[in-house]
Amino acid sequence: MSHIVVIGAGQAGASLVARLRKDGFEGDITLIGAEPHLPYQRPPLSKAYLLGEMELERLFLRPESFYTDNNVSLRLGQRVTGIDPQAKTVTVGDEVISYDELALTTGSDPRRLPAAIGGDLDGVHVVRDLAHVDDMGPYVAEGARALIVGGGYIGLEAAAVCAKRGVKVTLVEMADRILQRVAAPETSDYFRTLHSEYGADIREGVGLDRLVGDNGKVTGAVLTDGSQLDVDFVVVGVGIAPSTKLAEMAGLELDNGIKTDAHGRTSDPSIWAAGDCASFPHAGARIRLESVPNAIDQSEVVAQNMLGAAKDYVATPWFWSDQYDVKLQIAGLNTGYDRVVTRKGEGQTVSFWYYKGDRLIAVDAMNDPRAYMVGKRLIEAGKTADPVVVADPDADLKPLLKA
Ligand SMILES: Cc1cc2nc3c(=O)[nH]c(=O)nc-3n(C[C@H](O)[C@H](O)[C@H](O)COP(=O)(O)OP(=O)(O)OC[C@H]3O[C@@H](n4cnc5c(N)ncnc54)[C@H](O)[C@@H]3O)c2cc1C
Repeated sequence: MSHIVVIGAGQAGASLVARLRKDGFEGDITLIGAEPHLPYQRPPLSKAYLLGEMELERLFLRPESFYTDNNVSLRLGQRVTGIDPQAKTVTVGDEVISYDELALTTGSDPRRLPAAIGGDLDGVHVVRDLAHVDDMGPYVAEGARALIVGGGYIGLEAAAVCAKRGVKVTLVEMADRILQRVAAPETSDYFRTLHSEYGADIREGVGLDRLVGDNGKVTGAVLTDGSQLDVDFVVVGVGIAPSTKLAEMAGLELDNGIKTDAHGRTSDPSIWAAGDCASFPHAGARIRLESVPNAIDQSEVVAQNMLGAAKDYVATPWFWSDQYDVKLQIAGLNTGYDRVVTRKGEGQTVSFWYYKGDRLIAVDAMNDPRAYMVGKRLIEAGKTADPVVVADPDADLKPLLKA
């Protein structure tokens, strides 16, 4: 194997090339990214960076010297427009680059509002890339009025930053409750209360009907319940779609993302995929995860498999979100839970433990790193936790690990 090409210079792509070199790969590596920046971490984009509390340089995953020192040819600001799996080439502008093995780490694209309802007006923002947040930054000013569309993590984190900066925030969520797709009602209740305490107006069961503009700039919104708002800017947090266009054009199999086997190999034996764009087998089903831990762990397994390891990727999902002074940490996936046990600590500290039958499957911990850590280790070890111990705030959780 002499030349590995990686398309997508984000979290997964950067981790993949680093792992290839760490494991001794001595051939050529080309990492191609459409954005002009060094590979960077996205989580701060809706947190410290948007708040203005983080320097640009601190977003970068590694300094430029890392790529030079490791002999990685980094091609930034260049978009791959085609893959020819038969010829084993990719096209960048007028150039055709040959590969022996190819990895797709193309991430995902934010869903946007249709132009027909004002989605193309100035002042309407999505939060995915550094450029999006740099565009939005000047709008986040004291006294401005923001409409946030979508009560998932991105919308809620943006709402928290805006409220903290003195923006008057209205957030609409079309579903019955915020975080409906990812969390139990207990967690939704917790965050609804938190946001309300900071003055954000959270409206659930209400969607956006249309935006209103003046001279190409957004000035207002009409909601599905008929109410009208004056707004200075809009943040759209209505989810993402895996970036599968290249894979689809190349004839690779798709299934809610680029379909891979447990090793991360796509339907073409020389093409691999990892990160937000890849769907993979997990516990008898097929899932796709949108998180930093997944992007890192999966791409590292793919790197090892590109070098012949034949290792299954076994995901142990975890995630975090920061809103105001609360850190939410999530271990496991709560899909199919039938019982939630609450463990209440001091002040804002609380954790929700999700069970399926007797089995512990997930934990949502708010400002409670110990509950998160114990829950994560139990889930990883396939152990459960006695609900009586969990519910008792005075009971030490650590002995559960030895049970
Ligand atoms: C605002 C925000 C906050 C987040 N917060 C958290 C959090 O708190 N915790 C957490 O775990 N996760 C969080 N996430 C999710 C996490 O950042 C993603 O899951 C992770 O970045 C996925 O990594 P990836 O490499 O798959 O994709 P990305 O990091 O998106 O990288 C993909 C790259 O591929 C490039 N690309 C795509 N197509 C092409 C092409 N044809 N040619 C060249 N380049 C191409 C894209 O431009 C992009 O730079 C957050 C995401 C966002 C946007």
